Amino acid sequence: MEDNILKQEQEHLTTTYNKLLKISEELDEDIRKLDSQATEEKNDIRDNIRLDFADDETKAETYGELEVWNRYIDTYNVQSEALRNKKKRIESLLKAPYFAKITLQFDPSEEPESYYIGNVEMSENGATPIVVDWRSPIAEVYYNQENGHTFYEVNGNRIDVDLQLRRQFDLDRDKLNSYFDTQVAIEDPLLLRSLSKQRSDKMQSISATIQKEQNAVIRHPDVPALIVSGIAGSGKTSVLLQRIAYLFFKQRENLRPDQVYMITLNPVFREYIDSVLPDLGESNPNTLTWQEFMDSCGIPMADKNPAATDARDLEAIDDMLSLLVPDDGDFLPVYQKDELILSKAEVQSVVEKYNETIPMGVRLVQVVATELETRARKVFRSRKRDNKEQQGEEKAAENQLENDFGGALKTIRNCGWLNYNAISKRLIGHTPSAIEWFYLKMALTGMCDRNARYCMVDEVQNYTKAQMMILKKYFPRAKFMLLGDEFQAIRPGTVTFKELESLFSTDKKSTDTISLLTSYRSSPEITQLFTSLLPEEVRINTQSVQREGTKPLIKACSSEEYRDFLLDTIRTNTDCEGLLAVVCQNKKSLNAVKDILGQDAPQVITGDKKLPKEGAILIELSHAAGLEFDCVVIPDADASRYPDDKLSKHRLYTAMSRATRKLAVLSDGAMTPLIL
Ligand SMILES: Nc1ncnc2c1ncn2[C@@H]1O[C@H](COP(=O)(O)OP(=O)(O)OP(=O)(O)O)[C@@H](O)[C@H]1O
Repeated sequence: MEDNILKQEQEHLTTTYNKLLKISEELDEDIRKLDSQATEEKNDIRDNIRLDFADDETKAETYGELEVWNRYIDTYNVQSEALRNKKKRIESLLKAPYFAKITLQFDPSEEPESYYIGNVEMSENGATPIVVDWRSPIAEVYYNQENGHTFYEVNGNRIDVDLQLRRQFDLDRDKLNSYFDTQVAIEDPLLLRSLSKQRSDKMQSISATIQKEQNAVIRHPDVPALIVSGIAGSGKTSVLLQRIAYLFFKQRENLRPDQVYMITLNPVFREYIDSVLPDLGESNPNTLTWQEFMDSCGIPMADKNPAATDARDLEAIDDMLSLLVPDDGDFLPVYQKDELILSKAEVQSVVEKYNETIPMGVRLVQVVATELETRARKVFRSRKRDNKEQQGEEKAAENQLENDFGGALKTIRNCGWLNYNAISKRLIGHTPSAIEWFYLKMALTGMCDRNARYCMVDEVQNYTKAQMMILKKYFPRAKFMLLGDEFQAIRPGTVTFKELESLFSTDKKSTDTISLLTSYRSSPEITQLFTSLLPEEVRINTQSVQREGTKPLIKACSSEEYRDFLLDTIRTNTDCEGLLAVVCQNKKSLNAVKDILGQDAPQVITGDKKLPKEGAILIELSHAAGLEFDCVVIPDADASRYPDDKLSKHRLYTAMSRATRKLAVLSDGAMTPLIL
């Protein structure tokens, strides 16, 4: 019986694979035809087009011809991109046509129907589905992991079905290795297989093995802010990337990658995750570190250190700005190169005029900017007349002004006549940090990005409240997704989840929070060790689904034996497959380890370096956050570096939870009291 099913499924796979191959060949042919037709027409147009600008009539004709030519190129580009996208999808399906099958009975009087679920959808003759996309509504019943009567929703309409079969496949191209029929949610054989595979240097997509609670995050309806709080290795980053792919699929007509922002901890982490979305057939969104985000907003200060800002100062800006009475130090004169166009006093007088009825803030600044521009134009015109330059038609003259006085106009429009430093000082009593400066600028000028539809922040526990206030203000229309683990907050003064909830709740809607408590990364032995640092009430609900591994090594070395023991631990464990990371608490500790090991020290990975596939690396904890390694060595777990306090607990928990299969915790002298 079993063999019979295997045979039937193999036949289905062979047929599907052949259909995909045929579509792929047809696509190659279509692409070839389109390209050669485009080349032919291009040559034809090039030979026949006359670039004649002799007089107005021929000029108009030439522009007309060029317009037709441009339209033709646009149409070609659209067709070519559609074909090439389809080709990419086919190529991904040829590697693994699908990973699951569901058999559904919609109506007891009808025959059950089977659907094969894969990474992307593909249909035959543009109609009959060969493979159903994992993000399509019907695939939801696969992820709900419950056989029998269930339902899914299409455009808000509930469709009741009887899920008669939920079958998973382990396959490679057209070869079926095995299949599993899963009746209950407790065990997911495909997940266990996937977890037992060698980890790779890049994060992989998890479409085939998304678990029920993860699916709830991925398909969560849009809300102003969704907070995902999960223990180390519970799949937060994986779920984040799958959700982005899901959103692109669901809103494929109107959501573009440039409308989605992902704020990431550091460039090593960005490298680590950057192939997941392309593998799912989607583009990466705007992925920026905090520093890059601030640079892209044109924040002039070199020091953008978020630790320098207290959120209470930003709250003070919000509370006190509208009450601010203009002072002559609050404004700057407007210059065109070295020429004074509007004096500081004139700027101030305009502000004061409107401030009688409008409080200090965006509306006032906009009204003032408009009047300053009108006044500046008057000055430009008088200067032009003084210069006795020829006056053309009104429009041409205005264009000329824009050209000649562009610098001053830009200063006015960008509100460069506001002295943010001085205003900050008056509001909060000190020279502003980069974050305070930016926040004040947004509060005064309304500067923001209204185009952004989503803003995702991974490892949110490592940002300050002030940073989150900046993001919230800068992306006023975006839906937020904030993922993190409070117990991995490795920097002092970072935002708590309670603060996030109150910051992102509005009068109309509070935030939604989802918890993930299963670790998919680390072996049960490692999970047990790092979860021993969690408060009892959290720890009892956590679990690991990985297979049994080896017990972590915990060793307090004497100073004499420390070097040899550390080196030996690194060497023995580097011999096994995969990547070993020596995770040091901070730069100082990393340098100390580097010095002790001398020539034998592994290569150091810093912000802009790619992770190697295998071997050993030395890395600071702040750069290792979010990453994972086959083996982790913590070389500095002594009592002085990891005393019994909250921050040290978080740091040790974060460092230990980077390990998937092996963990060694070493100290030079007495071991940290955090490990009993
Ligand atoms: N449903 C799943 N199927 C297969 N693998 C999974 C699944 N969920 C998570 N994983 C794997 O578990 C590991 C941890 O996932 P991920 O890095 O997304 O967790 P995280 O919660 O972001 O971790 P951390 O907070 O510690 O950085 C990854 O290797 C990921 O591929």
